Amino acid sequence: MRYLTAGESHGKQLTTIIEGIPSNMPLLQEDINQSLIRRQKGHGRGKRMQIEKDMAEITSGVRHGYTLGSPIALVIHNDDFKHWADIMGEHPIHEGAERKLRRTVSRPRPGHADLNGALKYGHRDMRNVLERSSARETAARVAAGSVAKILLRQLGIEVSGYVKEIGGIIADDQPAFTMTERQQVSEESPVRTLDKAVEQDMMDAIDQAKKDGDSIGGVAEVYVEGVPAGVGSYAQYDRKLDSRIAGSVVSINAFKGVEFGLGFKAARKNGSEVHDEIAWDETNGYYRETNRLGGFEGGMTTGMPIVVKGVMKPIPTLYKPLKSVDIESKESFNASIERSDSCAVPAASVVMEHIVAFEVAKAMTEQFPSDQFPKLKQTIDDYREEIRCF
Ligand SMILES: Cc1cc2nc3c(=O)[nH]c(=O)nc-3n(C[C@H](O)[C@H](O)[C@H](O)COP(=O)(O)O)c2cc1C
Ligand SMILES: C=C(O[C@@H]1CC(C(=O)O)=C[C@@H](OP(=O)(O)O)[C@H]1O)C(=O)O
Repeated sequence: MRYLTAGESHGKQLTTIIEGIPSNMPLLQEDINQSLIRRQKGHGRGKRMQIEKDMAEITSGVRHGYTLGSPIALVIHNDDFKHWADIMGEHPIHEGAERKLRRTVSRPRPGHADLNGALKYGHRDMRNVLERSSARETAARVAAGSVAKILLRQLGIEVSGYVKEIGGIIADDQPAFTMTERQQVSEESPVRTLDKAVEQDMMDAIDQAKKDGDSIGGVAEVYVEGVPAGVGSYAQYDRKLDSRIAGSVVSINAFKGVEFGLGFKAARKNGSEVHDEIAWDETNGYYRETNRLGGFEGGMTTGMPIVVKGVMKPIPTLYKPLKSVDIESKESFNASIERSDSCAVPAASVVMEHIVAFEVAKAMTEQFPSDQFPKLKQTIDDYREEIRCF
């Protein structure tokens, strides 16, 4: 399984092409749209989210609600395009064109891709960089991930993403949540806490940052339940599933780090406090009483839930100006902006959920290859039984 995305933030549309989804799998546009709606929610987003109403259109690869086994193409239209049509136009700008069209972006924002992208691609107009480096692209990635989630759900695997921390305020850390509770939590609210006061504190922190012209980051967590033991491989570095997940999490805009299970806390503990003892019973086969390692040993799943956290830095575009240099005049100036999110951790937790889902689905379809979904399901059911009796 793989996917590619295309599209500029203020261009006409985002396009996603997914390859490798087996045939005869039920897939409805409405299920993809549920995920897109969730990504748009969350306190702290700027005015852009009031303009967009993200909806995916399946343009290829599905007939009568079932996948064909051919590439699946999804399109999401940018409602904001109507305000940018001239600026985003595909025709060259001629002498005498309106000033608005000729105005280029020459002032790079610290923390965004502007300057490095301009240097790399030789763009003197940094709009050519910011249009594609924008996290608008994560809508296309959520669309791809939602197809992966639909595949996984039918194999008995559930993926749930939620906010763990915003601006230093930490959500409920109880490991006792059942999957049903986790799902309810991430569907009703992006914050993993049953304590509404904590959620309110987070929203207050976001409002305060916005008032101060600043931005805040946080931590998102993804929980995957139902993956059998032994998915991924120790045999080659690029087949380790934890490494693939880590790479894909850091590929999300503004994500700077990843932890599995205890994560960085493991550095301050003894081995006896970190490793999960192995147990066995007739009904379940091998299992662990604890899940400190977050579901991975040797690049393979242990059969325990995958628990992965990602840290998001604060949004780089700030109302409070930071010093930068104009690439035309070379003069120092204070970078400030017209609109931006002040915190996007809730939206990013939904993005992370879908990105992790894609990596897990990719590993499952690689390990149990089948062109037809019912056969894939049968092979995985057989494998579950085989390891239960091992
Ligand atoms: C859901 C989401 C929304 C974001 N919104 C903004 C935004 O409004 N303004 C901004 O400057 N950066 C925003 N970012 C972060 C930038 O896209 C990101 O910092 C930039 O692409 C540079 O990449 P890097 O931070 O990974 O180095 C957002 C990120 C995510 C995941
Ligand atoms: C459009 C989305 O996020 C955008 C990500 C983003 C950035 O610089 O990453 C900047 C903002 O865009 P704009 O400059 O149009 O206000 C966000 O709104 C989205 O999440 O769909």
